[in-house]
Amino acid sequence: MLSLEGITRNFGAGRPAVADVSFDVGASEIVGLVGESGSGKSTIARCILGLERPDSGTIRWEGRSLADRTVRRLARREIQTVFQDPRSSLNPRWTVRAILSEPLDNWSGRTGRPARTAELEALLHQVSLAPDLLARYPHELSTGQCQRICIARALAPGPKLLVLDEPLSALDVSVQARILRMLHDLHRQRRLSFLVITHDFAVVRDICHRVVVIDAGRVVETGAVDDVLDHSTSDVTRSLLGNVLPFPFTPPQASPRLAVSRNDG
Ligand SMILES: Nc1ncnc2c1ncn2[C@@H]1O[C@H](COP(=O)(O)OP(=O)(O)OP(=O)(O)O)[C@@H](O)[C@H]1O
Repeated sequence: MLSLEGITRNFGAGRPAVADVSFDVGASEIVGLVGESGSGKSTIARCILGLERPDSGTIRWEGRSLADRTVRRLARREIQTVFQDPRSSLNPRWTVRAILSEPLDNWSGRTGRPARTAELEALLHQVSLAPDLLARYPHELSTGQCQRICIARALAPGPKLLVLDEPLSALDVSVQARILRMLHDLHRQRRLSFLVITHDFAVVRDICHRVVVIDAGRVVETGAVDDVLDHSTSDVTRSLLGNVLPFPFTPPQASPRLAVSRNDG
C-alpha cells in the first residue's frame, strides 16, 4: 500500500537526517516507526505526507510514485495524519462542528451542501464522543477529547492510512490507555492501516504488528513486533526496549552473594 524505497533527505552539511530508508506498510497493517529523538522519524513522516521532498528514493502509494501530481492528490485524501499536540492542532476559534465540517465539505465532492449533523455525530461516535460536543470550542475539552477530535477529523475524508505522529505523548497514562483501545477498535472496524511514529516501545508492543527501528536516519532493525521484542539484534532497539520490559533473553546474572548463599544452603 505505502512503500518507501531508499529515501534520503539531507538538510545541509553533516549526516543526512534520513539515509536510504526503505519499508512498507501493507493494507490493514499497523507499523511502528521507532527511534530516539532526532533519529529522523518526523522527517520520514513529512516526506510521506508530501510536506518534504526526499533528495533521492521513491515513495509509492498503491504502487504509484508520489512524484506524480495525480497520485499526490489522491494520497492527500487517503493518507491522513494526527499530530502529537492536539490542542495546537485545533483552531481555538472554531467549534467542533466547524472543525469536523471542513474536511467533510472539502473531500465529499458535494457542492454547496454543508455537512449534516448526522454525519458529524457519526464521526464523533467513531471516536467515542457524545454528540453534544459539536457546540464546544477546544478550550472546553480535555486534552484527551481534543486528541479524539483530531482523530475524527483525520477520519472524515475516508482515509486508508493514518500516520499517527507521537499521538499519545501529550496525554497522561490513563488517557493514553483509553486512546490506544479506541485505535484498536477503529482498526478492527475500519480495517485502516496505521503508521505509528513513537519513541515508546510500550505503544509498539500494544498496537503494532511490525516495527521499523531507526537510528541516526538509518533503519537498524525491522520485523514482526514479537520477533523484535524476543530476538533483537540491535543495541539501539535494546536501549529503547530497556524502559519497557525486562529482556527474557538476557536474564539477570545471579549476584555472587546470592550464589554463595545458595552454595551455603
Ligand atoms: N527543516 C530542517 N532543517 C534542518 N535540519 C532539520 C530539519 N528538520 C529536521 N532536521 C534535523 O534532522 C534530524 C532528524 O529530525 P526529525 O525531526 O526527523 O527527528 P525525530 O526522530 O522526529 O525527532 P523527535 O522525536 O524529537 O521529533 C535532526 O538532526 C534535526 O535537527
